[in-house]
Amino acid sequence: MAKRPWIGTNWKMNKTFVEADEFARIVAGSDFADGAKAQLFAIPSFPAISRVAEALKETKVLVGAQNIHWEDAGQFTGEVSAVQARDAGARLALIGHSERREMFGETDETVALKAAAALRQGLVALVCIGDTRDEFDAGRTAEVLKRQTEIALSKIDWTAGEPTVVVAYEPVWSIGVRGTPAEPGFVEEQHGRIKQLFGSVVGRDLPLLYGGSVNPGNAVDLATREGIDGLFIGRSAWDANGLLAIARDVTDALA
Ligand SMILES: O=C(CO)[C@H](O)COP(=O)(O)O
Repeated sequence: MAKRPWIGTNWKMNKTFVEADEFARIVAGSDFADGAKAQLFAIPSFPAISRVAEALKETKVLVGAQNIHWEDAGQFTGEVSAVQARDAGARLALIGHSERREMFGETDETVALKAAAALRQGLVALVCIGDTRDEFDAGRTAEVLKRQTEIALSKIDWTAGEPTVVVAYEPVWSIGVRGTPAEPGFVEEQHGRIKQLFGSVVGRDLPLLYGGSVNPGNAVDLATREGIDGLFIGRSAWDANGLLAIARDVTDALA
């Protein structure tokens, strides 16, 4: 049976409401809106979550929040809880993105707390892990991925319902305009390593996505590799038609 990949995009700090509405309108009218061929997801900035969720409410496309706090409420100025993200229409929470780790003090410990908070509110927890350029250059990739995976999954109650935890491997050195796209063979090797960790750490398989300079030129090769359950895309999918074109190429290749 053809694999039903996860394919989604993190908008980061981009898009006006007009641009957000246009993106949602195009995706809602696409042949991927019913979720049959792929699990699409889009992660807007906080202000646009409600309107994007409203525009996509008749679809199976998941709308996410780019971050959440680990508490459900409290004196945390500037923060947004999983409760509030869900009220806004989010059904997924992005946790531990490398930009939050690098610039906003995110740690393995806060990632673990936030993953538990997301699941407490019935959100999909999309947890990012990845090695930095220095860690890669020092040959520490395996060690870093093991530590990040073990800690990120350490506070999840796997007996509470059916927690949906999705992990994204995003080598930090492959991300963004200054990133070097990772070789698909290298990615496949790391995904095999991470999949083994899922077995040893939580005793179950979890969807494992790849992110980091995914583009129309490498998407099919990446998505058809062993252990890659989907793609997590930034720049190449900020345009809705870019996202849909990659989704079409990938699902055609997996059919
Ligand atoms: O957020 C991301 C989407 O996976 C990640 O930072 C990759 O961004 P991109 O290199 O612009 O695809």
